[in-house]
Amino acid sequence: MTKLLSNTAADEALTTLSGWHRADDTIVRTAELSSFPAAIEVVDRVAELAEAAEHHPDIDIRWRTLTFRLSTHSEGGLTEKDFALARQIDEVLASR
Ligand SMILES: C[C@H](O)[C@H](O)[C@H]1CNC2=NC(N)=NC(=O)C2=N1
Repeated sequence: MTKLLSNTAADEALTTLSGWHRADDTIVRTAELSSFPAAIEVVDRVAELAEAAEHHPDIDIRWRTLTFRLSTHSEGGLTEKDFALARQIDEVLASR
């Protein structure tokens, strides 16, 4: 079981990520890719990572701009699982 992070712990964890901000009980990152196919490749890679982690982001696709939103639905807020997947999403985006 993954426990909810305190406000302070979530703020600290956020400093280890690139380009994420907190919005309500979620963390959000937007990224613009070079093209629509490039954005879909990122979504495909993130889908693999999400399946492996059994933890799934909400993903908004608008042409070549992606918005990822993470929270742990079962806990009703942010847990280490969200930050672990956010770190992996950062790695995928940094490799482009
Ligand atoms: C059984 C399975 O692990 C759960 O339903 C997972 C699936 N993916 C999930 N993803 C997210 N973001 N939050 C969850 O609570 C969640 N629960």
